Amino acid sequence: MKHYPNHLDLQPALHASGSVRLPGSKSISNRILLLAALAQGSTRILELLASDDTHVMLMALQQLGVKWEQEGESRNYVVHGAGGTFPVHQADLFMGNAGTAIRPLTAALAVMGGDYTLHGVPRMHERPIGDLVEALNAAGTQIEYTGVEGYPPLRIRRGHLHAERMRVRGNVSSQFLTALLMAAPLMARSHAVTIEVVGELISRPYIEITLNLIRRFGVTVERHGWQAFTVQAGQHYTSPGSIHVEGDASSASYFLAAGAIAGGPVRVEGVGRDSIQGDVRFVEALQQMGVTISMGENWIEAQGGASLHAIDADFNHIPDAAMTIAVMALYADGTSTLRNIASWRVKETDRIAAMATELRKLGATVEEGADYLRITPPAQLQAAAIDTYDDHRMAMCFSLASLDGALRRGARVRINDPKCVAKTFPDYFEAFARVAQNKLF
Ligand SMILES: O=C(O)C1=C[C@@H](OP(=O)(O)O)[C@@H](O)[C@H](O)C1
Ligand SMILES: C=C(OP(=O)(O)O)C(=O)O
Repeated sequence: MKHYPNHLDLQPALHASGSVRLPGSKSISNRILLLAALAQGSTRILELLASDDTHVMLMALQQLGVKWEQEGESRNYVVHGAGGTFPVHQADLFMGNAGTAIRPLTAALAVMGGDYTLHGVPRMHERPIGDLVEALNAAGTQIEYTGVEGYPPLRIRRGHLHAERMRVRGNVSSQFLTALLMAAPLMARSHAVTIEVVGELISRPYIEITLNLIRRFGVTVERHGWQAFTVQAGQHYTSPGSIHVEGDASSASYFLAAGAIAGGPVRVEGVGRDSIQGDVRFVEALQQMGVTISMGENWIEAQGGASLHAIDADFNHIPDAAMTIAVMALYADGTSTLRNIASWRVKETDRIAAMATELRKLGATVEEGADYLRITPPAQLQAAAIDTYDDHRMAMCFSLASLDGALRRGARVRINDPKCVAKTFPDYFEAFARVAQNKLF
């Protein structure tokens, strides 16, 4: 969107159908950027996501002396790998609110050693990073908190790393383990490195994305269930030549939900049966709710039926796409319960609290627990101005409440501060308006 208004008014839409070409996956884009920067050789990246989160990663790499070019105006980039150590040893890096940038970069920079500071938007300074910092510092890196202990901003100095066994807690964010896994080959020059997970590991499918991409860059990680991961000595990242970024499966959820609520069929292109992203399992929840799903190698289509069934399920494996289910619950035939979603509280906002507050504005009855939400839809949705808390997913999933479902009509929905979608999907509202046949512009 070129000019962001302060708010967008979405009129109720009778029907949603059509097809959408998805932007690239945020999780894959930022991992590939860092791996390509660490690798030997140049990597051509096809269809990189263009958004705030990838922008902060690209800018940080540039400041660190990594050379990259964009191919014209396209989404294709070439990153010239620095081969294990970045050329610039002192930098002040702005990380916005991108968890996929600050966490892996912290580990990589701490292992390399140098004098770096990492900071972000105010919310980033409330998002935990202590488990990662503790794991690294126990291995001899030197990371200090310059604000509140356990949170960014961070200062990294030159430490004396000696890591053969590292331990990290997995129950706050899987990104801490991802960060250590990505940095492990930089530590494993002369000896193997084993990373152990302490306690429960959440958001597990994101670790599978990490392992998959590390392997594409030529490093093998031996895996002992979800408990421990070993990188043998002497491995280093090498460019795969060129690598393609799949469409974003979390972004797909909004369009598939639109097809599910308001008739469909709605097709998303760029992600499908062969996806490496856990969020494609969103379609399993849709199927439980009675939605008809078809899938090809590189596309998914959703078609809604007479009504949507309420759902009661554990959503720990798809924390981002599960927000879409919470809004779909407004259209279901009974009370839905989303369980095991405690990590929502430490993301772009406290998403459990924000979701409960905004669903209530539309007339839902919502019970909020430490790690769950229970949502009972109203007889009829009521018009509401939705606050988005600088959270792209709040803005995107609440657009769905403007759709007419089989059991209840959509409401007039005002989305406040719609520009927050720029974190992962700058053109979201144009794409939504096309599918929802909603005359936004
Ligand atoms: O590794 C990743 O790419 C991500 C992991 C998840 O975070 P947590 O592991 O903190 O749940 C997810 O919510 C985030 O959007 C992206
Ligand atoms: C939690 C999210 O982002 P981040 O990568 O910053 O953790 C998200 O995109 O929903």
